[in-house]
Amino acid sequence: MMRVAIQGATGYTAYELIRILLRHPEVEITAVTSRSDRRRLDAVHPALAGRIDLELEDLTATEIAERADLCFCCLPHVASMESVPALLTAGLEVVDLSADYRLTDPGVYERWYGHVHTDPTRLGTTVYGLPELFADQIPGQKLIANPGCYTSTSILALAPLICGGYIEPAGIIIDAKSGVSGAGRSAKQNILYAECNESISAYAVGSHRHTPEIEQVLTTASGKDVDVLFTPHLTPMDRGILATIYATPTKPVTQEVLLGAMREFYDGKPFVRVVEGLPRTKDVAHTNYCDVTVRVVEDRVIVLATLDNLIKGAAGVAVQNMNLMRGIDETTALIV
Ligand SMILES: NC(=O)C1=CN([C@@H]2O[C@H](COP(=O)(O)OP(=O)(O)OC[C@H]3O[C@@H](n4cnc5c(N)ncnc54)[C@H](OP(=O)(O)O)[C@@H]3O)[C@@H](O)[C@H]2O)C=CC1
Ligand SMILES: CC(=O)N[C@@H](CCC(=O)OP(=O)(O)O)C(=O)O
Repeated sequence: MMRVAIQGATGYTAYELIRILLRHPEVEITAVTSRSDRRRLDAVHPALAGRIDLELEDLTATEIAERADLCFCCLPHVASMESVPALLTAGLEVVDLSADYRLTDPGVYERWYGHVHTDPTRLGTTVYGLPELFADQIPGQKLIANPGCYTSTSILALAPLICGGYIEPAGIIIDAKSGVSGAGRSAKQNILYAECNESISAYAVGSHRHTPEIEQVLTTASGKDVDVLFTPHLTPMDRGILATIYATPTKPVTQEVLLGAMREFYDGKPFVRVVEGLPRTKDVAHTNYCDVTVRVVEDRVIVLATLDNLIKGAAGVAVQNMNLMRGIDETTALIV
């Protein structure tokens, strides 16, 4: 059995991770951490009652390494880069769910996150854990940068068409909508019920930090200089992301050709479903699937994709990454 610890276990992604890991046949959860909460885990996440017998602790990296082989780091960015180096030094394998190791350039990180990166030598060498693009680089890695939720949705939608040369890599417009759990569990005014219920609004227009992540990963995957305009929206749902993406075809093309290109690209990739109908968040909720499709409308290509921000956008892909790191079938514990 692989012994697994979870840092930031009081949060949303940690809760989803625990639910998935409890059905993983090769994993035992041995430690769950919180900075200040000392309750039983099932007091913080009542749905876990009767399923796990652990208390929250504030553990050093060395203490975690005495109990676990691998640690999922479910902390906010900045907190994560303060923790990950010590976890690695203590000998743990790490899947980091934050954004701290996703970008390759410390200057880009500083510009978009407003913080100097304190572990810059790991940027550019850490594998970006989007298995549909980089599965061959994940086995045996000690640290994986788990992708962002909007980012995964957008990249999985666009990669087949950009890599295949069907759409222009520049001037792509991504209109994306997220459920409120995407903002995490800590209190913030914009996610109070009375602020966001029965309302939909854009935020971080022109400045959302997933913009450079989407551009970087698609540029790496395609070898083309990808440039996107990305606008996120907060929607009154618990969970789910829908991205509607507008692009210009490189030459006249039909929907059938594009659907065929997507199917070929995702052949053998168990968690991306190229669908005929229009994707709905409801159809992927609580699953590790990302549903994608495409339409040709007049002289534009419209790509649509959806996933569950907490599962394929965070905890599900984190387990997919752990499976691949360890040579376990990537679908283990993830088909529900
Ligand atoms: N929510 C989502 O849909 C997605 C989230 N992510 C990323 O995953 C990570 C976890 O997200 P999520 O679970 O939603 O976040 P939450 O806010 O729900 O939980 C994060 C946990 O980290 C701990 N924490 C908070 N601040 C600090 C700090 N400064 N130092 C140390 N620990 C801290 C808290 O636990 P305590 O106070 O008990 O110590 C908190 O419960 C984030 O980096 C997020 O950006 C990625 C993709 C999707
Ligand atoms: C609705 C909502 O607030 N969503 C979050 C999603 C970010 C996220 O979780 O991704 P990272 O891991 O890159 O931080 C946001 O826009 O900041």
